[in-house]
Amino acid sequence: MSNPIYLALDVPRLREGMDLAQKVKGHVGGIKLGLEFFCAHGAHGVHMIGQLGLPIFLDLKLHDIPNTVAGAMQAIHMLEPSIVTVHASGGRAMLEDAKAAAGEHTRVVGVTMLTSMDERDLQRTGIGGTAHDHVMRLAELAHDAGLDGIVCSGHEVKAVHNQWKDGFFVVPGLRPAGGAAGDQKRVVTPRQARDDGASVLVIGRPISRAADPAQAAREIEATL
Ligand SMILES: O=C(O)c1cc(=O)[nH]c(=O)n1[C@@H]1O[C@H](COP(=O)(O)O)[C@@H](O)[C@H]1O
Repeated sequence: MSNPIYLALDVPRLREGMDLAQKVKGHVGGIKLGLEFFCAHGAHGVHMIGQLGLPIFLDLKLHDIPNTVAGAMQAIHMLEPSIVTVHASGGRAMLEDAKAAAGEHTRVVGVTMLTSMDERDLQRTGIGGTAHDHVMRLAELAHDAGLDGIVCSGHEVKAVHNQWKDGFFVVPGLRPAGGAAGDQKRVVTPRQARDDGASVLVIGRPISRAADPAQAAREIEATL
């Protein structure tokens, strides 16, 4: 079984990102490059990290009208990402067009409810009901639009997995037992998420801010 851990490389400097990725390379299955990295280093940065030989997860969380999102998906073809994110709440047409415009080997996954939000935050955006219901609704939309899977917290992954057996599930908001949650509000342990059906475990600060990132990644891997 391949290593499901993707390191979230949320660092401002390319050199620092390269060093970190190099250190943990043997203990993760891929590298996630998000908005912070992509805004700072663009395609050049993605190429540089790609040289390490690990799959690249381009977490751009695209959310716009269908034509614009499809254009963005086409523009990143040449980066050959293994996974790309779009916001599931962008609607069915946007999701369908995103998937149609993606490269053949790119999984397109829909972000449902950010792990940094709880139900109070959700209500303030005008959406009533529970986190569970909201995630299940968006998962169904993503499925019907032909996406490969979704991004959700470890609180919902089991229920989504039960409904969508062959879906691809990305779970962030992970903390080893006793780890500081920081800005994350819906957290579980990496092991819990794995047991509940996560395909990919996104882990950032518990590895990147550890005194010894390789050791931290190794320890997390050993719990799986
Ligand atoms: O799409 C994501 O990867 C994502 C979705 C979500 O709901 N929550 C979430 O934290 N993420 C990303 O997962 C990573 C989590 O980082 P840490 O909290 O440092 O482990 C960050 O890069 C976030 O951008």
